Amino acid sequence: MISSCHSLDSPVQTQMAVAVFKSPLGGEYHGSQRMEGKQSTGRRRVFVQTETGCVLGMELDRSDNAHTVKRRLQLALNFPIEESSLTFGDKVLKNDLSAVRNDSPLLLTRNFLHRSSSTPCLSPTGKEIQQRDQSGLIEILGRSNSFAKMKQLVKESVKAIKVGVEPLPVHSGLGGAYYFRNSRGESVAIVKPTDEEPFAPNNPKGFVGKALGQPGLKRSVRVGETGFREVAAYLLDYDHFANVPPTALVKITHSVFNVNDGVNGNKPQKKNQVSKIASFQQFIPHDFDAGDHGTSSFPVSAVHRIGILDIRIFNTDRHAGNLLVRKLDGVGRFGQVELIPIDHGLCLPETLEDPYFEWIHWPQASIPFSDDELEYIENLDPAEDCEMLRRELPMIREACLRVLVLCTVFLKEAASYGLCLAEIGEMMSREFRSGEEEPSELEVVCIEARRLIADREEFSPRTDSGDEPFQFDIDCDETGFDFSSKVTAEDYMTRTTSQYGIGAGNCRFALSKLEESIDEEEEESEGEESEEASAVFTTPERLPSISKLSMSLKTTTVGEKNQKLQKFSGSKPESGYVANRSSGHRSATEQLPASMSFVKLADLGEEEWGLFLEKFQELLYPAFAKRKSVTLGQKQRQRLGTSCQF
Ligand SMILES: Nc1ncnc2c1ncn2[C@@H]1O[C@H](COP(=O)(O)OP(=O)(O)OP(=O)(O)O)[C@@H](O)[C@H]1O
Repeated sequence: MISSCHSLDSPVQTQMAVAVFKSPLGGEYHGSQRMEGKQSTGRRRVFVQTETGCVLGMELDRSDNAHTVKRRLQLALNFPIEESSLTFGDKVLKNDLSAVRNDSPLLLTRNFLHRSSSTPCLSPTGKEIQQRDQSGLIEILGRSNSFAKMKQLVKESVKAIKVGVEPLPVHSGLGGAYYFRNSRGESVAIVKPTDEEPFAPNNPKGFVGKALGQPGLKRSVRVGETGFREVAAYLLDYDHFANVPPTALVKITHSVFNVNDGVNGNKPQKKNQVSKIASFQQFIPHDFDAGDHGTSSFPVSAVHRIGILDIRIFNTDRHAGNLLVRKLDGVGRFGQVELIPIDHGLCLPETLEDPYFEWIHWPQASIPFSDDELEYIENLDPAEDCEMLRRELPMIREACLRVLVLCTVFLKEAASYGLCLAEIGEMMSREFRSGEEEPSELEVVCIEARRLIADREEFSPRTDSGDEPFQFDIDCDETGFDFSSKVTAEDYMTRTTSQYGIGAGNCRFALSKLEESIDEEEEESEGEESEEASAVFTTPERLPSISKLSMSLKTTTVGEKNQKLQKFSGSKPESGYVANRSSGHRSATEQLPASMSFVKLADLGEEEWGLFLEKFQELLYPAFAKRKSVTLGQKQRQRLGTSCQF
């Protein structure tokens, strides 16, 4: 690697490298337009972020490769680049940077040295960097027309910063967040830097201990990757159906942001100007959140629309604090409210896990979808969604897109079958039985679909013959189960997973619990082209034990669970969990609730993925029938219970 540095180490080359990132990147916020003409010449502006959170904007041209980028970073930030990888979403970049689009955020991670709490957080050197990276105070990354509203907000914020209106830190929540204001001092946006997320190196609330790119608060969402998910949720919310506030990814520079100095996450004495990659979301004035009052005034359609979004994006964090409530004034609107869904950083996980839907037991969720809602669902096109997201958020991981596709297909099929929101949400949620977390009905279907494609050679003669119902094995290694027996899909779904003893601890599906580990740490070998840096799933032997926190969440009743989740996610600043934070810094290993994966999607090849989706759809019908019969049974029991009272 050192030998390949030689050319760059010569004085001439070094000067050139500095000159590139000194090249005029002026302008306040419309960077992407400025660069449009340059695309054809191979010139692009990118923002490189180190795993400790420092960000440097630079221009690339056709002759650049990963090494020249790293070298510039080393010169500007004095950042060690030995044994480091430059990544762009799923890709580890080598010689070919053609996949990198204008305005893209790249991540530089060190391979072996410190991907843990021992990593010192290198503070950016303030003014010096700003002189080199001459991009504007706030730059929107991406050029979607959907960001029109954001441009106005960015303009207002920049104007206010210039006249000395300081952003205000947000005290609630686990992550670092700041209200940016206009010149009149009114909040116009909430900004959440990616390196201040829970457990990220510069988290201001003591939740530190992970490098960017490592598994985060949810194992299937990496630290530093909640920002683009917030934007994805906004972009997917076509026609503003669910009311997600306009959100964009920005590169933003201000001294208000937090930088932890050194291993223990201490704060430096002096605040410097620092650049961050952050989500920038319109501030929506509101009266309270959904946890503060009863939910009976919430309009059915608002609950349905937010639920539809949550299902599509597999939201793992829809707790009451993430639904803002605004009272509607005006004649004849007394008591009416509007719901505003926020905080979508933990949607689109890289693998299925346990979602969290606060609305699941609200009566509104059991009311059938309206015709408008059904039409909206019918018009959803997961392939188009993926294309749009790849275009607008090129760093998005394919694993996230697979979850989006799967959930959208599931929603479409379920709605057309006649299931209501609550039923669909329940099918996606895991159960906790006898001390074990069990796969959701959705996951069970996925597990079986995977089995079918894995066994298709073996099974095809039987399945293709006549009208026999589809058959598959249940591969169970416990006594008390007839391994040789075949059950039909209908049979399978009719018996509950626990009846079969396929709880995670009892039975080992070929695709049972899998722990995700992140494997982006391959050593760079010059001369190779970019390669995939995808999540790797290990075998059940490396199963993570569920942390005490997660255990306690799982063993409580739904009501308790809601409260504990609220506490954990800090929607209430007065909650015990968050109030404790001043007592010291929490390391990620201490605090992180492990969650496990029962089925993987990301490892399937393109063809297998297509086949998998086919099988998945085939298996849905009996699963829906089973769910309907459960709901009907519950209703009958309820009626019986009521009549018995009289
Ligand atoms: N778009 C918005 N408009 C107005 N207020 C907002 C907006 N987004 C967030 N907030 C406020 O900021 C607080 C913190 O935001 P948010 O919940 O998104 O942060 P977080 O650190 O991800 O929190 P959590 O730990 O709950 O996941 C919210 O509780 C809410 O009061």
